[in-house]
Amino acid sequence: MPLHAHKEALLVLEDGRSFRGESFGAEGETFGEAVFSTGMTGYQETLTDPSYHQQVVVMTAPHVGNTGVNDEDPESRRIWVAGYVVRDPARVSSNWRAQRSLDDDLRDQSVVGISGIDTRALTRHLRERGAMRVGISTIETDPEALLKKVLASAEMSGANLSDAVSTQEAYVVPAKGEKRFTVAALDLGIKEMTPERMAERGIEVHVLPATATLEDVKSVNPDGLFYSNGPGDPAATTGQVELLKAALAEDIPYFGICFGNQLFGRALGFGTYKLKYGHRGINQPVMDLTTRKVEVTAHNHGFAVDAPIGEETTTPYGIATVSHVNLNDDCVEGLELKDAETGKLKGFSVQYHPEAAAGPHDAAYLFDRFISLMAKEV
Ligand SMILES: NC(=O)CC[C@H](N)C(=O)O
Repeated sequence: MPLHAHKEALLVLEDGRSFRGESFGAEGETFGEAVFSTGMTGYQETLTDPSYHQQVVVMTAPHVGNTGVNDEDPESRRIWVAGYVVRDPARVSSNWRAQRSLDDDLRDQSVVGISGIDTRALTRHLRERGAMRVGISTIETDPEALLKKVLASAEMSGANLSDAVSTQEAYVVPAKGEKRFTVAALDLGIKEMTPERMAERGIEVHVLPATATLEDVKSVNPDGLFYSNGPGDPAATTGQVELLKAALAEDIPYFGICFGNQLFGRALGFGTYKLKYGHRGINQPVMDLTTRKVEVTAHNHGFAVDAPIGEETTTPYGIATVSHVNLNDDCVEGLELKDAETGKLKGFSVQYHPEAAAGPHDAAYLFDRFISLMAKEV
């Protein structure tokens, strides 16, 4: 599966820096927020993670596409990244599971990419100046002209994107083996491995559209409520924050991942803010402040919750604390809510990805904690 003959392509950042390379994947023009991922593996999972909607992903791993593409590893029904930037695409897919090449998959799904550029220089630029808008084009050869279009493109701050990626219809992922619990899972951009990790623990997962109401949630008679990861700015979301407040007021046990952590934070009265360049990769060190254990975790977030570390915050729903912290930058990576009188756990969330697709499995215990929460053991 050799690479197709490729045209020239141009990448221009919002601050005017430009890179010339070769077209990779589809030809055309695309815009989004430029972010970098440090994952050495898992490009299929990255490409199909709905949280990357409207983001152009720069891979810091220099060689991408080696194992081709298969139909088993996608985390959703399609590729969501707005554009893809790699240094050196594999010319041959070499893996027994490969069904087609990455280049072909990007073409088939009309995803515009660029290769052959100095991704290390681009990453250092984003790390120093922060995430910013970018354009990639195989049509426009003049950087000034492309820059004008970049400056006219949508910004990530203030973007409400969950509705665009969420399922329109509710569906059920059945429990594997004996059914123990029912969970209502709000799809804000859910990855397939998440209901899978619950199902394998005996949870029947009712995946609901992002627009679900409290009645929709209650109609499945859930033992717990789950909010998924998802794209966009958590500060631009109101409906799901109100829904979560209403569910907490009714004592429905809660677990949230990534966007679900940010919306939990907002429901508890905390603010959120945009990180300079975010965390995206599969080896971020996080400390569980209760056990002082450090776990190596998969991340994909550009925003974070602004909550005090080491302090208790009284909320209308109980006492909230920061449960997990990133050891690289002290960013809040998890929240916990306990009943003010009994001290019992009411809900918790993490900013990272215990479903580990791709990534290390250190944080899988969080799905077991959700089980314990629903079983009222904690
Ligand atoms: N993966 C996610 O859920 C990302 C959440 C949010 N869109 C962020 O970038 O921080």
